[in-house]
Amino acid sequence: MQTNFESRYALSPTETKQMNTVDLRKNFLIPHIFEADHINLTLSHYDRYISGGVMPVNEVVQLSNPDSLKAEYFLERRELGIINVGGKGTIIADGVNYDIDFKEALYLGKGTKNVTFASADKEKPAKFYINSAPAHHKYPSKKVSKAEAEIVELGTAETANHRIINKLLVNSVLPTCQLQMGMTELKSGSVWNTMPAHTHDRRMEVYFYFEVPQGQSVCHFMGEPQETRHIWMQNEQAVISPNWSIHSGAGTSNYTFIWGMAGENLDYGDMDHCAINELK
Ligand SMILES: O=C(O)C(=O)C[C@H](O)C(=O)CO
Ligand SMILES: [Zn+2]
Repeated sequence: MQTNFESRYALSPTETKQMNTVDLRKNFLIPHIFEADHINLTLSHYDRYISGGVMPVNEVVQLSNPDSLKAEYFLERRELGIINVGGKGTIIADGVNYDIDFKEALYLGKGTKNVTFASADKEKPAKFYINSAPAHHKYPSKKVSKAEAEIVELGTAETANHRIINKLLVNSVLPTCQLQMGMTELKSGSVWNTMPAHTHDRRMEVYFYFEVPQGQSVCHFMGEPQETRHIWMQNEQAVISPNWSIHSGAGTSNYTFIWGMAGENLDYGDMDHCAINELK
């Protein structure tokens, strides 16, 4: 088992708008989330948010403790959100077993010392997408199924943005310090997420795209509303969205994505909306 850990600086809008395609991708795109029996983690200096993936195939994978956290164990001062986008798996957290199926979520509170990840079937491995934020209070660990999520239906087929937002790890479902995670599923024929776009200066966000059909892609938009840039995303890739940036995407087909965020408040609706006809 190996942990790959990468750290990304927090960049300003002024630096970002000078970037070419290669630099934008180097700073914001997280191209490799899942690797067999590895843990891949990217720490962003925006709110010290960590995103990554664990895909146990031949081994039970233990959540490691990267040196740069300077902690006794990973969750000493952090909370963790997990959503499984693969086959059935089991997470054991300080001796408690959680069976986590496709599109189910698990919250692990600060102070959880030992965490292991396993797949039920190595031919169809679990793919645990994970997000973590600094935490200053211990809240109970809890599994959240799709049936327990708060559901919001947004958009229309006519504007190609008809989608279901499944709020999984949010404060209307369970208490967390600052982490919020959920999953947005686009209806067939709809391709636009988060349109009208928004920013939220009080929270950064990371988008992880999956269920992008073979041969299709999602064009992710970022940047200040009047200075946007795009990053082409392939299936199972993530992208960091700074607090000052819009985060929206249009696919060449429908797809699903996981959003995760952290910052100053837990108010999902605290967004500054951007008028569609004023985007540049
Ligand atoms: O499709 C959408 O709209 C979203 O899923 C929006 C995200 O949940 C978000 O950006 C929350 O801040
Ligand atoms: Zn957002």
